[in-house]
Amino acid sequence: MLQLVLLGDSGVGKSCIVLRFVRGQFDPTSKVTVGASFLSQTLALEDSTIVKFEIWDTAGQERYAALAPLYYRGAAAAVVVYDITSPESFKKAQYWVKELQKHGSPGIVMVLVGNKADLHESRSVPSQEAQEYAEKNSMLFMETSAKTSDNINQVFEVCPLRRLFGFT
Ligand SMILES: Nc1nc2c(ncn2[C@@H]2O[C@H](COP(=O)(O)OP(=O)(O)OP(=O)(O)O)[C@@H](O)[C@H]2O)c(=O)[nH]1
Repeated sequence: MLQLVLLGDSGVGKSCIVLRFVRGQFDPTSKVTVGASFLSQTLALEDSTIVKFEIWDTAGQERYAALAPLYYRGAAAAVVVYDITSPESFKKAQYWVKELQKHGSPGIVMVLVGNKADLHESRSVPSQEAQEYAEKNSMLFMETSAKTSDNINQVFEVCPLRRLFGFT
């Protein structure tokens, strides 16, 4: 069992990432999350280890920020999401990384995810900048698209791999 939390600004696509992973769907009319939502999913790793994920998808709106510790405190893995077309959302991701470093479980696996990679023509956060930030903070980094499903499974695969085997 692996408790995983998603954190990040409102509208970056956290709920869509979870929905893509759990149901294989994309909902372009996805609604704002209120409080947090919970989903579970199992995944077989390459060596056939079965991992059961308990996923907390937190609400990104500022008014819910005070609730986030309830969800990240017990988490073994945290996926911090920003939108590659939004520099503000990248700043917000850095805020969540600091919060996790201060208050997250020791040894928590952190993954920085730049979502909406399908909108690369409107990109305003360079991959290299995000990659360097992630390295400095001992995080993994990936760009995803919940719309096209690019790299979505990989985000969930690397968390248990890193946790169990120190995989980078
Ligand atoms: N083009 C594109 N749009 C996306 C992608 N992922 C999500 N979206 C859109 O972004 C909007 C917000 O997605 P959500 O998943 O609801 O965002 P959220 O981060 O859960 O937002 P909160 O619930 O407020 O925290 C929706 O209109 C989605 O359709 C993506 O990979 N590509």
